[in-house]
Amino acid sequence: MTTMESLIGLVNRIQRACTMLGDYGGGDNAFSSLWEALPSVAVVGGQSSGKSSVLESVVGRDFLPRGSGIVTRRPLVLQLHKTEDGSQEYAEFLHLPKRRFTDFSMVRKEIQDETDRVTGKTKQISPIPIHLSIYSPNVVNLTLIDLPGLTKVAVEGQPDTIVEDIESMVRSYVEKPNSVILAISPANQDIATSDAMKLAREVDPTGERTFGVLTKLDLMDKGTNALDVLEGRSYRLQHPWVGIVNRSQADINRNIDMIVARRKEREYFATSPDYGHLAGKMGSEYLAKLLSKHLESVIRSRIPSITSLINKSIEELESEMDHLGRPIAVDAGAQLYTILELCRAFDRIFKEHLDGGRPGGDRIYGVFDNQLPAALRKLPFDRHLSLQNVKKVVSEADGYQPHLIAPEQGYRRLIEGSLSYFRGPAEASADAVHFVLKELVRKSIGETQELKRFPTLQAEIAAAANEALERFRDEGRKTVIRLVDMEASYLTVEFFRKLPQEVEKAGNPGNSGNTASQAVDRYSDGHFRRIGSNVSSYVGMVSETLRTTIPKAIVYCQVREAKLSLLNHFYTQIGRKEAKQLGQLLDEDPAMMERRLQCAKRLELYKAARDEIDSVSWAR
Ligand SMILES: Nc1nc2c(ncn2[C@@H]2O[C@H](COP(=O)(O)OP(=O)(O)OP(=O)(O)O)[C@@H](O)[C@H]2O)c(=O)[nH]1
Repeated sequence: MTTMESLIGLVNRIQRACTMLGDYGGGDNAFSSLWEALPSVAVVGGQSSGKSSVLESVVGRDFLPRGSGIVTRRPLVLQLHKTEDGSQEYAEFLHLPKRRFTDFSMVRKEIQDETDRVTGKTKQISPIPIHLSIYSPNVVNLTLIDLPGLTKVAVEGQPDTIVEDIESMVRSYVEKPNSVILAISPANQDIATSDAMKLAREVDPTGERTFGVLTKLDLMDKGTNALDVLEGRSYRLQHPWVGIVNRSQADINRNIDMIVARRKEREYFATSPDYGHLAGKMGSEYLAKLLSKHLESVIRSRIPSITSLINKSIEELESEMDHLGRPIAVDAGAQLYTILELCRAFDRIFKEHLDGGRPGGDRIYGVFDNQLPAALRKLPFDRHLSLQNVKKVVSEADGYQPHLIAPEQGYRRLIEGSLSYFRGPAEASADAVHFVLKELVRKSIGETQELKRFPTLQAEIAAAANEALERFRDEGRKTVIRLVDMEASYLTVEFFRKLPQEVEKAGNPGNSGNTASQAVDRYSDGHFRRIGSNVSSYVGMVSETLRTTIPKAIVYCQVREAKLSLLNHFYTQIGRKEAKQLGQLLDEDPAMMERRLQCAKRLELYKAARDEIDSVSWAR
């Protein structure tokens, strides 16, 4: 069976958890509020209306701060838990979970100190509630929220806005539809001028949520009584009015015990000529029972809507958590694992770009198929092998004695000079491929969704990948230059052997008659033109070779390495890092981390609340 204890206790537990998460009435919160959905009793009254006295009387102990001016400056969520007869009374604060207060004067002091801790001594007010639980055989299960007394004027030392500040804070508590309003008015004042009734009427015009309490019945002028109010004639509410007689200031000064005061109050009503007929429905004890019963029924009726709010919120929070990504582990091993997973995710995408699953890798082939051949074609061999230059180079190579047969040195110089032109396109190809790879790294990082959360790691991976690409480029350049140098260091002798042997023929003494003219021919333009054209064919052959070997070298040194070991160096580095450094790599956007933390905590609260409600439902 669902008991009163279990229902009110359930709401108490959820309320405490809400406060820990910063979810309370008047709080500024981006999340949908569970607090708002929880029924509670808010105590409202003007200054000196007897609010504190009513609360203490309901509890049966003195424990509230006293003094002049505004004493209650933060909401006090007072959760009363009935314990077995004879058990010891004690109080506990949510902010001091390990401490049990059995001396209630210390409770009073802690309320004051805790108020000052948040508001300072400046008499400011704050909407952050103090949670106080009282465990006692003399209470009923009930949760009351004591709010600052409504006032009309600011006193010395208080900000001018205090009057409105208090009103708006009290209003934020009482205007939510799940709030039960305990409106306290003194009987020795015209009910029409009561601050509490004025506010209650505004937020609850039909009076269905308002319980009217009339204090100080004993202080009314002789010959007058409050029957018009108590019997609902002067101010109509859906619930019956309750009259109260608290301790007078003189009683307080004399330290009259609360339990004695309760008895005196009972006697007052029992013997009162005016209120005797209402005695069973008057007094603080009756009020406590009435409220407890009412609160329980309100909670019961709200359970379905609370459950659906909780379920809806859980769904929303879970989808937000999915969106934000799961929280990162704190131990080094798990962090390293996360980092490696993220690197792998990036590496996978990068490879897809190279291998063709994603666009961009084809641009590398573009370098080999277009840029390199075009650059080779544009090399200035025409100029280098012009008649004039051939003559010049050959003559210079000959020195003082012109060559007799073939200009061996001249050939070599012309060929070496030509081959050196290949260095440019070779290096340019390595660079071009490097830039394509770099661009693919940039793209891949952007496309790795998992990395978006971690700007620091993102930057580190990019830096490490680019650094590796630089190394591969150096290697690529060296290798292609080496290819060119290899061509220059050993020429293909077969090529020259296959050339028509005119020179030798020209020098053959058996070849009658032509010797002189042939000898002259050796220094003619035709001779040099032939040399130029031979060198040009040779260079053309080398060009063909390089056109196919340069891409091989570049792919081997740069593309293949990028595929195989782009992040190898980075992996070694992070393998040596400590937990703290790894944590820094996984340093998320702080706002995102905070949001996830809030979401996670809230999710925990909502799930715990759902479990609690489920367990109560099962017990039904
Ligand atoms: N005789 C008599 N005095 C009362 C009654 N209720 C309150 N008082 C006295 O009225 C004064 C104010 O009561 P409190 O309970 O402190 O009133 P409050 O609304 O909490 O006042 P603030 O916290 O100052 O706003 C105290 O001196 C009480 O002793 C009552 O029913 N009868």
